[in-house]
Amino acid sequence: MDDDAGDGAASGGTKRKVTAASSSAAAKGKAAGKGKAASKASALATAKESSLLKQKSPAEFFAENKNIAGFDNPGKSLYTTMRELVENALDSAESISELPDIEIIIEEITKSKFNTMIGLVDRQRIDEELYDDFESAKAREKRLAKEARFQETQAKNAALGKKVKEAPAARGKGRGEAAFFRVTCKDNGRGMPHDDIPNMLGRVLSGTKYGLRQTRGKFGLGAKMALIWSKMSTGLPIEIKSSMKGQNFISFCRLDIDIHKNVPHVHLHEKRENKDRWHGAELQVIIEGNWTTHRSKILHYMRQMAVITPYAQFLFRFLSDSPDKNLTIQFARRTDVMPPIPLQTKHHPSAVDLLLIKRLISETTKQNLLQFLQHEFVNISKSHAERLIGEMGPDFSAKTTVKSLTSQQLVRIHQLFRQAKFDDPSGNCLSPAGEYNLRLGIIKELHPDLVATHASSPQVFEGHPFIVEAGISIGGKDVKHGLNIFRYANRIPLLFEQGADVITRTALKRINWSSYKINQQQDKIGVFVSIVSTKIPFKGTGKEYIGDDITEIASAVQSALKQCCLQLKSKIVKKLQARERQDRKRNLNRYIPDVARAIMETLGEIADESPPKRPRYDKEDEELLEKVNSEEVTEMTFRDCLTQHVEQVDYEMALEYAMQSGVSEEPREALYLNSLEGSYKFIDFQSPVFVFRFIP
Ligand SMILES: Nc1ncnc2c1ncn2[C@@H]1O[C@H](COP(=O)(O)OP(=O)(O)OP(=O)(O)O)[C@@H](O)[C@H]1O
Repeated sequence: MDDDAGDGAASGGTKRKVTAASSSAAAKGKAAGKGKAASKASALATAKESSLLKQKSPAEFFAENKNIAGFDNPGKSLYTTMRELVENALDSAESISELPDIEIIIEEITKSKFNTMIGLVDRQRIDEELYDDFESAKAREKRLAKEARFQETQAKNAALGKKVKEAPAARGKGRGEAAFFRVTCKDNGRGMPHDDIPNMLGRVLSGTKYGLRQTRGKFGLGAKMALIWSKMSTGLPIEIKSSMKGQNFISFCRLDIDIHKNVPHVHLHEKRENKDRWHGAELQVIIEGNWTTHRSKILHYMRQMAVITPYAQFLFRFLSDSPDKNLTIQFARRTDVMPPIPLQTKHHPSAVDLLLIKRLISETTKQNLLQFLQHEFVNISKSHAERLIGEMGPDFSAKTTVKSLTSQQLVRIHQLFRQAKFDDPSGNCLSPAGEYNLRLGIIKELHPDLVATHASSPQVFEGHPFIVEAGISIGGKDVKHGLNIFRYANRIPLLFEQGADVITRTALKRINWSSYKINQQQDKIGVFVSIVSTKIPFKGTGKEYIGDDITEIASAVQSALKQCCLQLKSKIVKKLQARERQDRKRNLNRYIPDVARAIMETLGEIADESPPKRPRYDKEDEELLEKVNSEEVTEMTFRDCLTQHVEQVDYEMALEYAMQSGVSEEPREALYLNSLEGSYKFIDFQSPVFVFRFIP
């Protein structure tokens, strides 16, 4: 046993090892087998799960992809929330032709205030090391030493007159404390029907602005995204007050959204007294945000909006617990002339696709093909429709019931629409800001030294009409040197993704500023371009820029800017010439005292000669010398005469220039008047240098 045991010990050691090895291998094998089986099972489960059909509600989709709608981070979300509410407010007031009066308040809510609001008791930190912003004593010591060294170097640099760098901001490694804001926007617009409020504001992709019309809003998403963001960041509902014109009650609604079902979840919906007969809407959301990073974007947005909407009055307030951060800015109304209300229009045949044709057929009240073509599209008259039907082939006739058309027949119609020639859509349905308003907005917000504006006539891309309005200003308040580009689409300021935009690219690359006597680096140049259309071809996900690839738009922007530059050039040339004249006059005047003294000295010497060295031929000379001797003519006399002469020459030159340039150099364009009939209640006198609006 022992031997065995001994042997066993010797060989048994190996044996044991072997056994152990083999058993461990077996165990491993088993484990591996189990592991394989487990991973196989989990792979199967994943495969099963990934083949499981799931659906997502639009609300869920946008909650997961909120950057698509401009809610990339808390700072941008604060900006976009404010922007969506302001644009809804403007759309609403303009839709009832009411001069917009809009109040925006962003109120900072401290964490403890926020906790109180939601009924959460404040808690002090106990275990500091748990937190992201924790700094050990050693790390703190190291940081302070580094900061002290930096300050020492900067002090030395300052003493040596070298450039002093700003201390780098202390950067926490974590996400930092969240900041909360109550955003309120109140308007004097149309308001919303009591029963529609929950669906308008609690169901993603619902709104009243669908259809072919120039509006700021389009998707039925903006306000709901603000609500989704508030739900994601604070969990708080949105509050709406609204009253329509003539309504004796105010609708009050507090709601949030059921993200999974994409339906409103109403907390309270009631009618309240409306003593003041107020009409409009007031929306309020509490969201996470970042004022520090997006303050300047928000203020820029407001200023740019004030430029393009001088008929609106905005009161912007930022409120917080620290009074030095508080802000109140009033953007005053400067005109009560509003652009006409944009009209709903019909589709242009060259701008429809198969799906749209099918939808139009399902919605039309017209019975036959002839009526359908004639009434559901622009620019197809009865005779034109008949010719088109003839071209479609023997399967089609004017009397063909439109709802009975087969898929193939629809493809045929679509193909013909793409190939046939149609007149361009007219652009009557558009509502540009108007040169008058654009100019007024630029002057009121920037106070420039020079300004020029131009509006293009309606043009077309892919069957959609568009109008480009442009303005260029030189000089002004709070304008930096170089190009300051203000971009607008359907009268909304575009602030992000500037680089690839058609307006930026045109201003930077396709305008030769120096040929218009404008210094692209030194001058303070404001470039304003506003594009309005029934379809703005935004690029990217955030509705923030218009691509540079639509030739029609690119060349319209270039030509509008060039027109402004031409107007400016003539003004700048005039200014330069006036300055040159002034310089010449100043230089001549500067020499007058010396010249007068020199003449006087020479004359004095000649008058003193007796007998004279040279014979005095002229009686006039004789008289002059006598006057010099009798001091009837003095140095002052010469000064006065010379000053008068310089004055006279300058006047003559100015007159000559005015006569010449008045005749030949001034850009000339016909003045034209709008008819007083129709929707125009005013007459515009248009000229390249001014627009004068006469309201009878
Ligand atoms: N201040 C308001 N006054 C009146 N109606 C409003 C107001 N705000 C929103 N609405 C109504 O609610 C609807 C939904 O607004 P929402 O901001 O979600 O989308 P939208 O403005 O239609 O489109 P977009 O997403 O492009 O901004 C609007 O179409 C409008 O009918």
